[in-house]
Amino acid sequence: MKATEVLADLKRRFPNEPEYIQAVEEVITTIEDTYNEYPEFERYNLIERLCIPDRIFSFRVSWVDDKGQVRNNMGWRIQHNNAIGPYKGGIRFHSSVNQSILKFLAFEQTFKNSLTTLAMGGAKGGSDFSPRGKSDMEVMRFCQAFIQELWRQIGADTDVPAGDIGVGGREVGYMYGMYKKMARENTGTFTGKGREFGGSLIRPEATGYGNVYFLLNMLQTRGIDIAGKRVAISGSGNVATYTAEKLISLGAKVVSLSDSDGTVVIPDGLTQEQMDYVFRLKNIYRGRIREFAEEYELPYHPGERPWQIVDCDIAMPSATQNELDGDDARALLKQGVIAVSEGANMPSTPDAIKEFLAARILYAPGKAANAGGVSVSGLEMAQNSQKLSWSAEEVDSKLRQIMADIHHQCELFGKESDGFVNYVKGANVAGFMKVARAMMAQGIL
Ligand SMILES: NC(=O)C1=CN([C@@H]2O[C@H](COP(=O)(O)OP(=O)(O)OC[C@H]3O[C@@H](n4cnc5c(N)ncnc54)[C@H](OP(=O)(O)O)[C@@H]3O)[C@@H](O)[C@H]2O)C=CC1
Ligand SMILES: O=C(O)CCC(=O)C(=O)O
Repeated sequence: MKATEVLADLKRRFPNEPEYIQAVEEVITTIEDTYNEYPEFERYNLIERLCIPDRIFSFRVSWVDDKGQVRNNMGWRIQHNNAIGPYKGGIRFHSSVNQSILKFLAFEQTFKNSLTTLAMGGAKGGSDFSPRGKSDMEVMRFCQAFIQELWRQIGADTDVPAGDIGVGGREVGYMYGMYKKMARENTGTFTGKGREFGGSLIRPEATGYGNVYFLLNMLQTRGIDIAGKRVAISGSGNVATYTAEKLISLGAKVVSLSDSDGTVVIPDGLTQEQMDYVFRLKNIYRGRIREFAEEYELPYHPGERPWQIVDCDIAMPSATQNELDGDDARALLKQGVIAVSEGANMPSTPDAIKEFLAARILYAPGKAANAGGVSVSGLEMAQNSQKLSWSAEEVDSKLRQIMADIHHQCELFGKESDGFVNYVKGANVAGFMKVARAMMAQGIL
């Protein structure tokens, strides 16, 4: 294959899907040489079958708000690839959601899930519905209406959704409840469920903790200690807060959090007491990070992202895609950042990635660094199918091992002749080879 030709063709066929094209470009330009070592891949036109999702469900979701008005949103589920296991990936509820964003996420998920060492294919779903400012009852009615449309397409061995932006324990609970009622079964069709009905310990923490474990593996290759390091985090949702919690426990200083309205800077580092406040603010009161800044009289920068306003050694973007651009990367490098480990999916733009790789810092792409979340989802599926529940220590130790395995795969496929590890290439090639071999073994489908 010629990556440029494949891309040109995809751009022609999907002209209004920039995020999807961006994700595909990053992967196929890094796997091109490896792919071309296997002429059978080309004979089976593997690349096109791997880039284009198996199928897309799109549907209207009609629901009634608290004023009795009928509201309509769009819903989607992208089943990208199930060569190595049931379709698996989160559901995103955010006003920005469209088919391009979900296609990029489902594509990324396929490679990420392949890296986890577990048997999971890739999928993603969501809606342009925003839970922000909605009452619990409105969120519940929306979730129920969403699942009434989707339930036939998902199942414990078919397609297993979970959370993502705007979808946490509350939303998963409402969706799972409606799924259970429609399908008349009580299986592991969702992950991230409540503890009382099949959820795994450590799943809420897993993406953030996993990212820190991956970071520790990277730092170890250069003999660097995390204690005392200043870490800039974006976002203040699930991934950001559990990343911060784990970092605090290791003696690092978390110097920023943010949301879509602005950034709070914490010059002396976030304390556990402040962290607990943020958890309550975000998960119970569903408030804004500005309120945290006000409560503790910390500098707040409306409309700004952390990268050009904080002084840090490590950056962990944990909010959303394309939230860190080339200028941000140059600013981070100028102040001597040593590592960037992505909690979000595709948070760095191609320009930013180029800068990080050229500077030869430790740079971990989301599909490797944030794979802990879906990994513990895989462990939740395993517990559900055995009708067992593992202890937090057991799940956490498996998570640590999986993150170490992913790091090892990145080194194996990404180490260059001078010893530098290109984690982008390593993750893409390792993820690709497993899916490719499974697809080849199963014939043209
Ligand atoms: N949850 C998981 O297990 C996993 C999540 N991820 C990825 O991590 C990222 C964060 O997800 P998660 O923490 O679960 O989601 P949450 O909804 O819990 O939190 C998202 C955070 O990011 C902020 N944010 C969202 N959109 C934007 C935007 N357009 N600009 C600026 N800030 C924004 C939100 O602010 P606001 O409240 O203002 O919207 C919020 O602080 C996403 O990229 C997701 O795909 C990756 C792997 C697993
Ligand atoms: O746990 C899951 O299934 C999905 C997590 C997720 O959405 C992601 O890895 O981006």
